[in-house]
Amino acid sequence: MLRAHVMLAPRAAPGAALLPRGPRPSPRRRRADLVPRGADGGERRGARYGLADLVALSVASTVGSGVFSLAGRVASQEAGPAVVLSLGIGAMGCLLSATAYAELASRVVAAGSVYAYAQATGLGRSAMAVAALCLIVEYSWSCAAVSVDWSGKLLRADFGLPFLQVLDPAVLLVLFCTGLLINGTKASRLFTNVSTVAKVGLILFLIATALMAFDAKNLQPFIPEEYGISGILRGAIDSFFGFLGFDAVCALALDTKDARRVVPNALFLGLFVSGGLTCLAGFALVSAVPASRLDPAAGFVSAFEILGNDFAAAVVTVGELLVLPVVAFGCLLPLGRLLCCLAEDGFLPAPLARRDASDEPLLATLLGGAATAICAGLVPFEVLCKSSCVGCWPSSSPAPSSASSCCRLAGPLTQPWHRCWSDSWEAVWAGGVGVRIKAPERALDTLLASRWGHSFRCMLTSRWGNRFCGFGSVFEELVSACDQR
Ligand SMILES: NC(=[NH2+])NCCC[C@H](N)C(=O)O
Repeated sequence: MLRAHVMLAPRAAPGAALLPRGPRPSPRRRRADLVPRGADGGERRGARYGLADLVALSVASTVGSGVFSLAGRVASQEAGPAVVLSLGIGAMGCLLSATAYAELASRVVAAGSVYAYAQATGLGRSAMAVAALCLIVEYSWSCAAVSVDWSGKLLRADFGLPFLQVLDPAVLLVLFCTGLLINGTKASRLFTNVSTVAKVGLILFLIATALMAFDAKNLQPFIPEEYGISGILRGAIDSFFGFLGFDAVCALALDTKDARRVVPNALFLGLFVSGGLTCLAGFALVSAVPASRLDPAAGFVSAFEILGNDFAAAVVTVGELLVLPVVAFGCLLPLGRLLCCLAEDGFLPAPLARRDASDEPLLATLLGGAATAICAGLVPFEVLCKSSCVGCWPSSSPAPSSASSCCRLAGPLTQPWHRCWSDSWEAVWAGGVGVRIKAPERALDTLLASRWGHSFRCMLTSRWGNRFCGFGSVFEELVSACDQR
């Protein structure tokens, strides 16, 4: 059966159909499918998700290593107590990108995130293909990276479970998440909501316990001389992974009631909660113990050990194991939907577009889960982490490009928060890319020999970078200027 997954509604001329310019719709997609399905956003399949579910999913898939690993590492190695500023800059970069996602989500009701936005706004088939490829790498490898990280923590905790000697816990976790997804919306929603409540509870506990040991002396000097401003910026780059995942809600647009209003709100609310919790946790951590004494690999656990609070250290150790799986789940959920969209458009074999009785993309989810489980079992953690960051670069660049193109095609900005910067929206989105661009670039340089890294960068920036990559360079200049001082 043919299924639409892109519906783009111009606000400037309500009711008028805006057809994409660039890409030719595949023969299996009817052109009529690209027009709005109705005044209230065109959602289908019973619209099972609401604002609270989407915010829970956003927090579930975003909050993780930022609190449990990165805050401690950045504080002890790169920024000292100014880790709060590093985390703030990382969060701000994602917030700026989120404004582009929100603008698109308010106009395009689609399941394929940036891939579908690039399609609906006519960026062209090659842009769509690269966006899809990068999203697949990002979702799949991030899921595998989180699972391998979780598996390491589980093995270190050594619960004496004999079957863990034979079966790789990382693979088991990916298979568990896949099983949940194919079980249907009810199970997935329950798992996400319960895990999110548990995760927020755990983080509030960490923050409160650490703040009880607050000592202003630990915050002096706030920016240690040996790290300086460049340390803060470096920390911002490294903490960027901690804020990824907020865009998972875009994949559920078709399953959401009143998606044009709810998805943009969920993007912002989710990012505010995740960013706020992560920055507050970073502050609580460095105010409780001197940053230089923190174990970069153990964050809060080492802080509580230094404070002699074994109970809190044990709560963090066990709590982390319970709340991290939902981060992996949050990566896998959009992956299945994206693969299904690609199959509907003829980029992947047609059977992958099939859905089960409850309208879940069963085969696509199974394929995504199986491929991710293999990666989790075979690819080393470092490579997974760095490659998943590489995947984000182009997927965050087409988002603002699509948003610009969307405004050019479909009239002025629609979101109230954009009015205050209506003359400079491109600069704002560009700023989002500028901050985000550095992490994957760094990863690229590590992964590839520098000459290849450079050519790859040039290729990417020549296609989409135009005005956006300028900000990346400004950020780069800033870091090296600080380095030289
Ligand atoms: N779509 C993604 N890249 N998801 C990965 C999210 C990782 C999450 N922010 C963490 O810190 O653990």
